[in-house]
Formats: sequence, C-alpha cells, structure tokens
Amino acid sequence: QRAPCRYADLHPLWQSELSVSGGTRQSPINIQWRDSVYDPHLKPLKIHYDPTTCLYIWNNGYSFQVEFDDSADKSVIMGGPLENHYRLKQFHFHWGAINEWGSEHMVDSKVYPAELHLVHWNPVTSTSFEEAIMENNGLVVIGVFLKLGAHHAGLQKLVDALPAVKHKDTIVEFDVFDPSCLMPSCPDYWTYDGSLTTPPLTESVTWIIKKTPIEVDQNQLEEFRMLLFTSAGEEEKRMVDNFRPLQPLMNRTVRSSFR
Ligand SMILES: NS(O)(O)c1ccc(OCc2cn(-c3ccccc3)nn2)cc1
Ligand SMILES: [Zn+2]
Repeated sequence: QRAPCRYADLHPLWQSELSVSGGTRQSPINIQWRDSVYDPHLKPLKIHYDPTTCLYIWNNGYSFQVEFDDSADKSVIMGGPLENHYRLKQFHFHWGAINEWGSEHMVDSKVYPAELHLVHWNPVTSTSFEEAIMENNGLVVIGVFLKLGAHHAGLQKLVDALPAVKHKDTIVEFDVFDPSCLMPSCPDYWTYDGSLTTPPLTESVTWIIKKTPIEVDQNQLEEFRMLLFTSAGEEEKRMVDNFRPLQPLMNRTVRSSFR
C-alpha cells in the first residue's frame, strides 16, 4: 500500500498547489502495462551526456539536485518519441521513508523505493529551461526506478557528497559525473504526455519512463533519508516521502517502445 499522503505537510508551497485546477495531463500516473500501446514508430532513445558539463549538487528543499551547464548542446538526448534534441539541465530523486514506497510513477500499482528524474529542455523552441517550463512539450523528463539490490558504484560518488548538502539551500561543487551510469542497459521505455510533479506543476513534460529499474543498496537509500527539508538552525525535518500522489490518467494513452 502507498505511504499515507504526507505531501501537504512536506512543504508549505505544495499545500497551496496540490493540483493544478483543471489539469488534464498531470503526473505522476500508474502505468497499466496491459493498457499501454506498443508504438512501432518509437525510435531508440539516444543519450549523449558530457561528464564535464556537471556543475554542482544542491539541496533545494524538495530533493537533492545535480545541475548541468546547459549553455550549449553538450549533454543531449534525442530519438525516442522526440522530434528534436533536448538539453540536460538537472537530475534529482524522489524517495520514501521506508523501502515499501517512494517512487512517483507506479507500474501495475507496483511502487519502487525511489525514482530518478533527468530533466531536459527544448532549445529549438525555448531559449532557457525557465522558458521551456511554460511551453507545450518544452521539457522531457526521463524517469528511472530504483530498486533495493546490489551496491551501485556510479551512484556512490553522488551519495558520498550528500552530507555536504544536508540542509536546505546548501550546495557543493560536483564536477565530472556521467549520469549515463544511472541508466539501465535495457532500452525499453513507456512514454506519455504529463506535467511537472512539483510546483509549478505545468503540463509541459514528455515523460519517458524506463521499464527496467537500476539496483542500489540499503546504505545508499539510507543516505538519501539523512537529508533534511529544513535549513540549518531550524527544527530538523528529514527529507523523506518527497513524492506526489498519483494523478488521474484522464484521456491519455501510454505508449511502449517494446512489445
Ligand atoms: N519532479 S519533476 O521531474 O516532474 C520536476 C522537474 C523540474 C521542475 O522544475 C521546477 C522549477 C521551476 N524553476 C524556475 C526557476 C526560475 C524561474 C522559473 C522557474 N526551476 N525549477 C519541477 C519538477
Ligand atoms: Zn522529479
């Protein structure tokens, strides 16, 4: 079963914006495998990340986020359901207080302990990420599920930096990291039209959800749960359960790249 929805008491900003009024394509959703439609026209997703575009990690009070230099087409994705290339801006995670929940999307009502979001924007139709947030199909977010299992060596470099960003609005330099190491080797994905899952909740996201999770170990998940929503000096609130509740599918079809 799903965590009691502690969404509202997580962060004051979310209390006011639990759902966009009149939203028809909100995220996250429960992906019903048998209702997804195989689309033979979907191409393989092409990912070219340049590790030197990695800038820093910071705690933004919702999650921890790794920011990239998006001033040129250096770390880009293309192919898949996309008509052009998109630039990597940042990646972050959502997770639970315990392993029984934490992901935002679900697959046949199965929830994972955490979910990675790699956020990209369309430099053809927008001049910045901030502008692309307001554009229809301005953003592409790749979602990767995390499941409890083997130690993830690539993630550990990130985990080792977390104590330096324990409190909200703290930042630490983080250079030369290749987020491709967080991608499962299986090329299969689902794709659907959705929204940001935190404010401003805009309906500008083409979601690409990888079918196969990556494995991380218990210690690595526990390190996520040592972060705080709160700033230094405030009463400590552990950063856990930072996921949005499921949203209605409404008139949407989820396409799959695989039979
Ligand atoms: N969880 S998710 O992958 O769906 C996801 C991905 C990206 C998000 O960006 C919010 C945001 C807005 N701005 C902003 C900054 C300055 C001016 C205007 C907007 N920066 N970040 C939210 C949720
Ligand atoms: Zn996210």
